[in-house]
Amino acid sequence: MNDLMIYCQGVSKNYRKGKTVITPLEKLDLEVPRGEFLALMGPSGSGKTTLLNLLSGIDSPSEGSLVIAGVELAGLARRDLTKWRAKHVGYIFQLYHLVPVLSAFENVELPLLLSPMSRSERRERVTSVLDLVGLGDRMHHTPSELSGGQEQRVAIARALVADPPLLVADEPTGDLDRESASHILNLLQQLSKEHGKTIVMVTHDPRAAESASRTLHLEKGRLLETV
Ligand SMILES: Nc1ncnc2c1ncn2[C@@H]1O[C@H](COP(=O)(O)OP(=O)(O)OP(=O)(O)O)[C@@H](O)[C@H]1O
Repeated sequence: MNDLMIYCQGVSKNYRKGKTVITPLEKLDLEVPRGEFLALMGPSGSGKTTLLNLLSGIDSPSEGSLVIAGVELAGLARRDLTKWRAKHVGYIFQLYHLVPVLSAFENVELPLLLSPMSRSERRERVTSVLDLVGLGDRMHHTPSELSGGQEQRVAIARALVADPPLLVADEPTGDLDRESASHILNLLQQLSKEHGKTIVMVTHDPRAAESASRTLHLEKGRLLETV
């Protein structure tokens, strides 16, 4: 089990809306080895974002066992889950979610501001992840001075800066042209192959899924076999 980043057994998620119960995920089993780049596809409403939220500790399963990086998340209190998340997971959004008035450097620095780290160590970390995503020469630009692809690279640097072993990405290329998308996908591949990051990426684009090492399909809250 040590070589597994994600071990998910019988995981269900229910939401109650008045008398109705919605079950976006039902009895899901999933194993993801460390360093795998997994693509998750499926129609709208099939539970993809719900699954990413569970894997990243934003939400908790209603049932089942969810072990990530050796930690059982199902029983953790919300406060512990938040602490766990800060160390273990980087979240990449379709629309980047950068703070518009901050520079690329300051956006990437944000997750480190609460950690007990010296200013110089912080500066070194931020600079090195911005170099890694190829934006070493743009770190003083604000998001409006960057292209969409560059904004997404800043967002990836922000997700990486605390050095989490797991990256989850919700349609990271959904708002990009083909060339910028291909740069982002190459970068994600590099992060899994060369830096050992485990990546779970939701995508609607079969071309994007081809960059991953495995693709799974969600259908009404259930996982279908590997393609
Ligand atoms: N907080 C919530 N409360 C109630 N229902 C929810 C909640 N979050 C998600 N759902 C429901 O769960 C189902 C799955 O939603 P989810 O966002 O996971 O789908 P998705 O596959 O990511 O869809 P899309 O591709 O459109 O983003 C939907 O029917 C949605 O309405």
